[in-house]
Amino acid sequence: APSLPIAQQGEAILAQSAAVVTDPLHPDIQALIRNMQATMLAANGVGIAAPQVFRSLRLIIVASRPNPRYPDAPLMEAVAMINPEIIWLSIETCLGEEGCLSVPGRRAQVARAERLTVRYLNQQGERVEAAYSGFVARIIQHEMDHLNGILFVDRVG
Ligand SMILES: O=C(CSC(=O)[C@H](Cc1ccccc1)CC(F)(F)F)c1ccccc1
Ligand SMILES: [Zn+2]
Repeated sequence: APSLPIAQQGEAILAQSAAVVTDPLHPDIQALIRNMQATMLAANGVGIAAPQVFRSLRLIIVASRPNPRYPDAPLMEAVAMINPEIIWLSIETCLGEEGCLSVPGRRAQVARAERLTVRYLNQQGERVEAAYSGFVARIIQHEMDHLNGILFVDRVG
């Protein structure tokens, strides 16, 4: 799958709210998931949201792996989340370093909920509800922000 161009900070699409995916099994959506995955891997990211590849759709990929800033981050299979909704957020928050493929060269400490439950459709169009904590929960909150036109730098005081 080809690597797609990544929208950079300042592109209008990154400040918009993305649209719900109406047909998760449509070949275009299945191809977009593959291309987003290839783009994220080529850019050495741990997540990516459809608006970042110029598609204003509620679709994210989450793919935590150990890295210098989070050496104990879980190594997980990339998971595609279609129309994700965070249905519970812990009150407890924690600070952690974030970066963004759309804001190269910037890193910042961002406060995020420690734990969350997310409801989404998987790549097979099945409903899933799953609980996450730590770095993976951080990535999910970061990617959900992209679907709502928010960049991590908007959250830095
Ligand atoms: O792998 C990265 C590169 S930035 C990245 O993967 C973003 C995801 C992300 C990284 C770190 C915390 C939360 C989300 C991808 C984006 F921009 F498409 F969302 C990384 C950066 C800082 C800390 C740990 C890892
Ligand atoms: Zn980002």
